[in-house]
Amino acid sequence: MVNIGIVIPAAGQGKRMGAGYNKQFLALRDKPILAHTIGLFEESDYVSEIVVVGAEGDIPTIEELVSFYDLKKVVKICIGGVLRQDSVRTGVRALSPTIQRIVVHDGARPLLTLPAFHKFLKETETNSAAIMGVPIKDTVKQVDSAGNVLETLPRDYLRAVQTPQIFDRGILEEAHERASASSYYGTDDASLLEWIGHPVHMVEGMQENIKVTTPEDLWLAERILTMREKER
Ligand SMILES: Nc1ccn([C@@H]2O[C@H](COP(=O)(O)OP(=O)(O)OP(=O)(O)O)[C@@H](O)[C@H]2O)c(=O)n1
Ligand SMILES: C[C@](O)(CO)[C@H](O)COP(=O)(O)O
Repeated sequence: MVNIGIVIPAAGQGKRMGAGYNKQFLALRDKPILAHTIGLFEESDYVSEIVVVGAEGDIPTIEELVSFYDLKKVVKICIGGVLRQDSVRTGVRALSPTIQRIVVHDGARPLLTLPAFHKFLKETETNSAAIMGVPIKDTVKQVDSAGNVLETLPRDYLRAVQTPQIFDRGILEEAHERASASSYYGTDDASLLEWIGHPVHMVEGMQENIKVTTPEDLWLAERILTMREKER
């Protein structure tokens, strides 16, 4: 299970955070969100290299962050695209040819833990494509464009999807290249495999593995770290 390559898409604008700059440079406790995210994979013995994808104007800041926190497994920092999918595609292409197993993880998900990541790797060892998801806590309804409720979806088989998502390199590359050629866009990488008809396995994720998207998420992330400190 060694020799895993990590792609970290971090080229978003963080519009919903409203910070006026890339939210991944905001401090979460002692260091920037992105330093937490990369640092987790840096510590894993299963990971041999990390590619970080950033917006063009953010590249110098990401370089500084990598150097300041001494993140030695970061082999490349690439310029991302307009959508997350474009950024991931660029990152996948940048991995060394020796990497045959790829994990994609959002730069904006800094609360994944090493035990949870290693459990995920173990549980998905035999799957060519696998993702993490958590049961939905609320009732979910489908509405039309006027806001009228069409139906209530059966919750038992719904999952809120997270990253990390893990793939054999060949199938991830094929899905990304075919989606790009057809201008097909999905909000995660697994959806591209679903689109080409490749099976994707789902395992239980962790509720704490939130994506820092809006200011309340940063508040929550701080409290989750406090809770973890108290539990130690
Ligand atoms: N063109 C893009 C868009 C998003 N991302 C990354 O994909 C992850 C998930 O995206 P999201 O949380 O939606 O971030 P933003 O796109 O920055 O958020 P917003 O939609 O509020 O601008 C983030 O780590 C983000 O930096 C990326 O690499 N390239
Ligand atoms: C990939 C993802 O984290 C799965 O939940 C998510 O879809 C990415 O965020 P976005 O807001 O859809 O870009």
